[in-house]
Amino acid sequence: MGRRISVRAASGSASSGENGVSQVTLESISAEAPPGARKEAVKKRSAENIRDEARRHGIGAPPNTFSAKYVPFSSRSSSSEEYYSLDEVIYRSKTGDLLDVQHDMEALAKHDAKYWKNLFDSRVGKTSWPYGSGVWSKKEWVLPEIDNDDIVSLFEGNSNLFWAERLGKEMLDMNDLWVKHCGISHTGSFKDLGMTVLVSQVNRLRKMKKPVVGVGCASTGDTSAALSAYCAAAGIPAIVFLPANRISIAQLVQPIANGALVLSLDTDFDGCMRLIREVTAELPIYLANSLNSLRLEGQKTAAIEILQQFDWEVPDWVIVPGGNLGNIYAFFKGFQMCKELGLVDRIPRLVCAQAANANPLYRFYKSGWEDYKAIKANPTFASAIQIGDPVSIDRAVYAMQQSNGIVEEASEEELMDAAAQADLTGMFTCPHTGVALSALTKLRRSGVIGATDRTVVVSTAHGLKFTQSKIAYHSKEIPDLACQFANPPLQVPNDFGAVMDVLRKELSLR
Ligand SMILES: Cc1ncc(COP(=O)(O)O)c(C=O)c1O
Ligand SMILES: N[C@@H](CCOP(=O)(O)O)C(=O)O
Repeated sequence: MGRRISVRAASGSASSGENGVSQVTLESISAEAPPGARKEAVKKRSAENIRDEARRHGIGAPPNTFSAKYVPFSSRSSSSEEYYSLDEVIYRSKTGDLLDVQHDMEALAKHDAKYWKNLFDSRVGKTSWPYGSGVWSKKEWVLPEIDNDDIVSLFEGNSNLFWAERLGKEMLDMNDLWVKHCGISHTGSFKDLGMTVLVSQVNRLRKMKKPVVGVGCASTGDTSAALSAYCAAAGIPAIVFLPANRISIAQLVQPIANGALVLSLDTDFDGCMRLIREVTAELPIYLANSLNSLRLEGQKTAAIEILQQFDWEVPDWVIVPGGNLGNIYAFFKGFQMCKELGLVDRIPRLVCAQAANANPLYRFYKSGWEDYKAIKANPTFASAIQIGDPVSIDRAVYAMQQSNGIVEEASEEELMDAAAQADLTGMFTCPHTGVALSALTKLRRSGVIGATDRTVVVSTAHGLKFTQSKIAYHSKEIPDLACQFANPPLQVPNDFGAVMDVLRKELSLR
């Protein structure tokens, strides 16, 4: 028997299971097969792209039995009288409450935990449309009714869950520390996970001839990058409101390069957020911030992915940096859905980590959830979470209370040192990840997080978006910060002797 190779190609004999992965590898062609047969298979494959292939698999497939709708956030666990189709353009309930996407859990529960685990596992590492995406591999739990053809995906998700061996062992006396690298992603942050869902739904609405001329957001730099990229991929206009001089150059150039309409406004993020809400109430521009609960449906898949990566074992702690506070709720929702559908029997304790300069949730938590006030956020190196009036405050409080959660804060020095220390173990972390790592350090030192607790720190953006602050740190140019882990380059003359002297000194050689 010759070596057998599989070719994912068009063929009348192809069939698809309901997992969307070609169950039959179409033709398995012996390597010794006549060259003509192999050539023919390759020709068929190149004639059909993965969207076409998914379309063909859809013909005759069993109808979708899952559904989801918007309900007011405060009545998400009950059967609310007030609900809206996901095809409506709506962001708040009649009384001004946030909305939540409520899935038909009864329909999902018709399949047991094993079915869902096998289905999700079967889709990892594939290129079949749209399941090759870490978000759409969980489509039935995300946006079950959307046509695969309307999906706008850059195959986001499936991010690395990194065992932080040295950081854990040498710096924190822990042996089970993990970093979920959500920032190693198409636009360099976790926002891609939510944006694929939101822009896909907009694509669907536009195909339904709903009046949506473009999609807009206020941003501290990451939402705008993700929105612009997904809109550019779909050919949909993107409009982004950015606080002037408050985001990194790398973040600013992303929407510019992707052709978005960029408005640099002389205000902070909270000011931009107020403006975009007013504008989207007046113009047919769809709101892409996490006030829109569709975003969180994509973001929650990172939580499901963590469980999947641990072979459905639940970590003890998950630490998430918080700003507008949508993501902490998204994590809660992902874990909670897995529990409700029996894939796991508990959820992890969540820690929301804020910069001390922008800490409204931390203050609320410290008041025993008695006294909430939006604040004016001060500048922080964790610029993407410089937010004083978070839209998802109610969602975050619920997530913290339901998960026996903790809110921590980090000073500028603490967050920059924590990021620099992690980098010394091979990562390249953003300042927001520094906030989360600093919260971990505090909880570890106080013994709240134990030496053997399985702990996941969520890294929300790529460090390469924040090189300005790293350069300032390593140049020791930051007033009032000792920058204790700075590693500035040494200036050495172009001279063999001088180079040898430096090496001997630095490497402690004779
Ligand atoms: C890099 C980064 N980390 C963390 C956050 C916080 O996420 P959330 O606003 O959902 O709390 C944001 C955005 O706010 C961000 O851009
Ligand atoms: N960090 C965010 C702030 C806005 O958050 P969103 O999740 O509500 O869009 C950004 O990058 O803009």
